[in-house]
Amino acid sequence: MRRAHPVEVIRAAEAPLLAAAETSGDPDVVMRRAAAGVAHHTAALLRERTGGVYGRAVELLVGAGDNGGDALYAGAVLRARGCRVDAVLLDPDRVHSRGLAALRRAGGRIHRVEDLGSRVPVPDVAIDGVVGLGGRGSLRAPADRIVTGLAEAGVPWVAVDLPSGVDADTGTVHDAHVPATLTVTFGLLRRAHLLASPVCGRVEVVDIGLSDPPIGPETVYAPYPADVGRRWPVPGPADDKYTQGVVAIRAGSERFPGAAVLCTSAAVAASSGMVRYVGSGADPVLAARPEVVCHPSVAEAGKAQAWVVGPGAGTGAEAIADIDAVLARGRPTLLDADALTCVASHPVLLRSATAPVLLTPHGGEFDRLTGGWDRADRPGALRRYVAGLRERGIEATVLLKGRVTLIDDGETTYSVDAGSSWAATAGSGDVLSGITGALMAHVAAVRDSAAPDTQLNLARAAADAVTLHGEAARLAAHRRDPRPGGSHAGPGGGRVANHTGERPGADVDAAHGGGGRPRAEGPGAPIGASDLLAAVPAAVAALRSSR
Ligand SMILES: NC(=O)C1=CN([C@@H]2O[C@H](COP(=O)(O)OP(=O)(O)OC[C@H]3O[C@@H](n4cnc5c(N)ncnc54)[C@H](OP(=O)(O)O)[C@@H]3O)[C@@H](O)[C@H]2O)[C@@H](O)CC1
Ligand SMILES: Nc1ncnc2c1ncn2[C@@H]1O[C@H](COP(=O)(O)OP(=O)(O)O)[C@@H](O)[C@H]1O
Repeated sequence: MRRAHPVEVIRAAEAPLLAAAETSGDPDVVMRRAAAGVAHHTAALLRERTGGVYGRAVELLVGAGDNGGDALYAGAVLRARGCRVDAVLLDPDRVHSRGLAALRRAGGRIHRVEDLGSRVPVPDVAIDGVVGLGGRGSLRAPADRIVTGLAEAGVPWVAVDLPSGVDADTGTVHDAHVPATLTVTFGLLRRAHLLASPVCGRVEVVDIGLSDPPIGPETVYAPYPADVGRRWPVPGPADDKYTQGVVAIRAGSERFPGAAVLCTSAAVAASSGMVRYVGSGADPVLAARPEVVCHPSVAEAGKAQAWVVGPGAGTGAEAIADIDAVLARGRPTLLDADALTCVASHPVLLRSATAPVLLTPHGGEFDRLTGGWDRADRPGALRRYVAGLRERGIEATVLLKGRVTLIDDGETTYSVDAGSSWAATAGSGDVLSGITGALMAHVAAVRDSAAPDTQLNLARAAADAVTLHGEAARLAAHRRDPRPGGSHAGPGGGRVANHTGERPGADVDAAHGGGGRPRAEGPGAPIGASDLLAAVPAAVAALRSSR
């Protein structure tokens, strides 16, 4: 798991290093180490983009704190490597004076922001040293104007520590922010690196000599794709259709038969074992997936290790009675879509739950459940809601969907960036419910046979399912066969997210700073939920073969 920490923990981890630096008589020794890393990775980006480093133009946007000091020292190193370096000081009276002196000595040019007039020529790369850990709120004027101007001109931004305009702890991306192509941070990931990964670009962590900090309730986790691949259920020689976990799905209605097809088909595709179905959509479900076992009612459904209830299932009296009946069966249950609307209007429903529940709202459904939530603090709002449910005695885990999906069980927060936004398409949530339900059934079956008294790690299973879903969306969007219905990139196309969360060759979107990253897999194209569904087996194979 990747781990990311709150500012307080980072500052505490840095304190002994800074104290040692002060007593050594060289107070900037740690800062220069950090800056050397920024310069190294900026040079690598310049080489990628322009074929070299010598003679390239670098602009530094320098704020009033130590983040600006890092940028100035990095500028001095790049100047020594032959770059032309222009530093724009946003607050000349409070600039890091030793960093400024170092850049001056190296031959960098210094500009006061108010003297810029007709600005310096468009650089090959810009370094964001406006704010790091000490930043609050949106980028202020005139930094906002400079950042927008250069981003619109196609200049890639390297963020020092964090993109300015992004809150380090909540990951909130303010309207005016730096859309980074590359973020270079120091020692440890900050929470925003996982919570706001789409605006961080590639994240590089420079070793500055920090020790591992303690983990705590504010630590944010993100699974490595290779770990998801290793954990993905694979039938063994002694397995049969029951031992791997049976998932039962109550989905679809006269009005929304498609939800039943997408959800059950995704469950079939995501794992072996068996899928049961209850609802009015048995005919289309069987037409798509004859292996699904259909039942006339929840009561008449056979044994299942986990249940999914809600996608397209309706919100009437019958649907509500079925939610109650499913919860009363005492198996881990995923509640999605219409089931969430029912729970929002009848909160007492959750009292029937005698086993863990996983709620999977999108932002609007989360509004209904909470009566309105603080969008400036997504992880905080989620944690508070889960804590409220747990105080009511409900063993709940909540998955809040989006480009970056958050999962919280009251103790642990997982953050999973889909890596691209192609999954933002109708019905893709139904596919996610099917994948997640199948995985829940598997982990419940394993738990029941190996250690029945232990708790299920539903949050981790959900994070794994979301990782697979994102991978399937990516493969579907980058399918190589251009014919309608043509084959998807198979396992051989399975280059998945690396340790930084960057997707090599993934399509460039605006959130990544529009910077023309490599397009090894082609430019990508819109997908429907059934395309995503069709790519699930290739995504499992890709995750299983990733390193
Ligand atoms: N400690 C260490 O070991 C190491 C630390 N390192 C580096 O230090 C960084 C932390 O430095 P820091 O504490 O000086 O804070 P920093 O992020 O520069 O911001 C403070 C200034 O920003 C200003 N400001 C705030 N919001 C703003 C906004 N929206 N827009 C504009 N301005 C805004 C605020 O001004 P004020 O609000 O007071 O007007 C204040 O003056 C850290 O991220 C890392 O890069 C590395 O060298 C490695 C070793
Ligand atoms: N901008 C985005 N980028 C990537 N994935 C997204 C984005 N927006 C939504 N998603 C994902 O798409 C799915 C949509 O789910 P949902 O809103 O329930 O759709 P539906 O009800 O139509 O099935 C979720 O898995 C969500 O995380």
